[in-house]
Amino acid sequence: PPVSASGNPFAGKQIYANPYYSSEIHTLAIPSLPSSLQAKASAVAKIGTFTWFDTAAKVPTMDTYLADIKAKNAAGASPPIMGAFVVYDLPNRDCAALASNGEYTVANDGLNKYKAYIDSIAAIIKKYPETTMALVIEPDSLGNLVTNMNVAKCQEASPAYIAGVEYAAKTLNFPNVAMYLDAGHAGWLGWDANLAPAAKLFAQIYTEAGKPAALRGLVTNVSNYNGYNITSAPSYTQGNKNYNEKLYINAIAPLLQQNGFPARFIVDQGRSGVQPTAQQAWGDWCNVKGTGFGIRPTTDTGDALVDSIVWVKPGGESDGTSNSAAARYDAHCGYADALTPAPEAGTWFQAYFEQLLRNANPAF
Ligand SMILES: O=[N+]([O-])c1ccc(O[C@@H]2O[C@H](CO)[C@@H](O[C@@H]3O[C@H](CO)[C@@H](O[C@@H]4O[C@H](CO)[C@@H](O)[C@H](O)[C@H]4O)[C@H](O)[C@H]3O)[C@H](O)[C@H]2O)cc1
Ligand SMILES: [Mg+2]
Repeated sequence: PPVSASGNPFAGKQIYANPYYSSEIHTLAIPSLPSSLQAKASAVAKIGTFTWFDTAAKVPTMDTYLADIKAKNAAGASPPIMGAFVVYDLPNRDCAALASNGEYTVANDGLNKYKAYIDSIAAIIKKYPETTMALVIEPDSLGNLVTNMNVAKCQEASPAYIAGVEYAAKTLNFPNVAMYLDAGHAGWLGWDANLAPAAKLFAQIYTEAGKPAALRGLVTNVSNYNGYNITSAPSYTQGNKNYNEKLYINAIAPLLQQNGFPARFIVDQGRSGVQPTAQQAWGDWCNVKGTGFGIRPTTDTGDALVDSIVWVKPGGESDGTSNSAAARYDAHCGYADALTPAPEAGTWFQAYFEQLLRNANPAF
């Protein structure tokens, strides 16, 4: 029967263990791990993580995954399994950085191509009205419109980001879907100077998209390393009272409410088990040394605003290449606190996976 994701969509569910990530671990990671880490690695492969559709060509796999989830649930999976996907293909993607630039550009009819990408996702979702799913909408997009309008590519991207995200929010507004817009993290939009402009932008999107029932709220800390509720402020957070994600969420939520957006939140903790002393500046985002797998996905968040802890960025997939001759080379990936040599964004980075495994907190 069709399900409604109203209320906390994660309550009473388990998150689908992304088979692609599991196969990376079993075929790429485990064979070259010391035996002491192999069991831990196969435990990671069972954890529910989000599947990223970072190209239009990957969208058909959503059909395969949803069919698998439907079959497992029909066979009595308990708790029932829900899907978890990342929509990530805006034109001029990752406009303030170079490492994760995508296939579409504003100059090359990117907004229309993006709308076709969204339509292809909607067509697949329509086939599975009985399956609940969470969708993370466009990491790093709106955050860049708050803090990087001085970057030409972001300036050019701004109208397309807003139109694209609003199109996604309207077109993917199904009863069995819960969408969470990317809201950067405590070290990005959590600064006093950024909170109000960020809240205003998110509420603008929500309102202009017609307050879609499926637009549940915001996701924070995607592909970053901040603690959820750590009690001591890492040195690099100096000057920002919101030194963890729970503080950031509780600072921005009232501003969103005031602007007419009753947002709920999910928080990425996939790489947040350790706030590394190696991290030299809060703005360092690429393959940061010393990090570890963090709090496992759970709805036991200790905060009514937070639906679930989640793992969105799959730990072990690179943030960006350290090859300075590469087209998508971003200097952040060559910093002293970045683990090198690193492969292209999204491809398997074995040394990083091993680092996350060794530093996992809670430990495997
Ligand atoms: O003392 N003060 O009062 C004060 C006030 C304001 C200050 O300025 C703030 O400083 C912050 C810290 O540098 C900046 O935050 C960084 O912004 C970058 C984008 O520009 C983000 O990069 C993205 O990260 C993603 C993964 O998270 C990648 O996937 C993506 O590819 C990558 O592009 C960093 O995370 C994020 O940490 C803020 O903009 C800036 O406004 C500073 C001090
Ligand atoms: Mg990135």
